[in-house]
Amino acid sequence: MNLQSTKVLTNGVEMPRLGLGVYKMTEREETLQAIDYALKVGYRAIDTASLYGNETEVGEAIRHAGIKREEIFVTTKVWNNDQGYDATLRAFEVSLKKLNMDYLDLYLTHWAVPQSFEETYRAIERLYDEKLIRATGVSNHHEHHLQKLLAKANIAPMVNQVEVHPYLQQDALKTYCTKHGIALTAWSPLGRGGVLDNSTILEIGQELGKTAAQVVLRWHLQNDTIIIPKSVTPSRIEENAQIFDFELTQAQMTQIASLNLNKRFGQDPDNFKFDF
Ligand SMILES: NC(=O)C1=CN([C@@H]2O[C@H](COP(=O)(O)OP(=O)(O)OC[C@H]3O[C@@H](n4cnc5c(N)ncnc54)[C@H](OP(=O)(O)O)[C@@H]3O)[C@@H](O)[C@H]2O)C=CC1
Ligand SMILES: O=C1CO[C@H](CO)[C@@H](O)[C@@H]1O
Repeated sequence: MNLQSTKVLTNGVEMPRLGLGVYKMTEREETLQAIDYALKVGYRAIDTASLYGNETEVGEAIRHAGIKREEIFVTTKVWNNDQGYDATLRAFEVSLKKLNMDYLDLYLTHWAVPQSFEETYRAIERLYDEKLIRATGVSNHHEHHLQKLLAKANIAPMVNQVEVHPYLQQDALKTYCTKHGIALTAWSPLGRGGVLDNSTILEIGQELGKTAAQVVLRWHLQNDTIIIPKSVTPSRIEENAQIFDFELTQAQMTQIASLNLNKRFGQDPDNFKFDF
């Protein structure tokens, strides 16, 4: 595995296993600099959302990087108050304009709004048919949401992006997704930093001469999970990418597997407050 390692989605599209998450990058210069630095050190995927308010800066940073558009994998998401068939198509147009691109790599339903997530996904299928996106997907979908989509979908979602880290390992959902060819992306792969003081993880880091963040990110990779850690700190952006030249042993993987607490740092998709 190297920094350009990709996960091949069901339609053959290659999605980088490492991307930069840009949630909470709200300062223009900070956002431009973080993305610029990430692309310089080899990242080839950016994960944004209309919610994050930085699609314009994401597009700008990518254009200024001097890397061919087709070499960078761009994901964005339709926010909850834009869901439903027509509203999703309109929201996509807005995101595409802000990003100043003529296609996106992956478009996700951000959360499964109970009344409209199925129609939202139907719109995403249409965007795929029209070749405006290279892959379809969803985020924050439990198995029961996916079951509903799979019952009707012409194109099964290719990606499900959910909270995953050592304290929330999501094994059952992972098994279900694997069975249905749905790649799993971990959001908050570092538990928003909240798993990095774990003594087991720190000890494994000492054994390998790696930081806690590198151990956690490597654990995700060895579980075949795509990761999108967020950082605005150049040294951390680089550190988080230096995870392709070492391996955790089976014993170390098992030690981390034992840390699961089913603990969320974000919201549970079934209890999300959809307050429009
Ligand atoms: N689909 C969804 O609903 C959601 C999607 N996401 C996506 O996932 C991405 C990542 O998740 P996020 O919630 O940001 O959490 P992460 O698990 O990526 O953690 C980010 C935090 O960890 C810090 N950090 C990053 N690298 C290191 C390191 N090497 N050592 C110590 N601290 C570090 C960052 O600080 P600093 O920046 O100061 O360096 C930041 O405070 C988001 O940016 C977004 O793209 C996130 C939440 C929900
Ligand atoms: O993408 C996101 C970033 O984090 C937020 C707060 O947890 C989430 O609500 C949102 O889905």
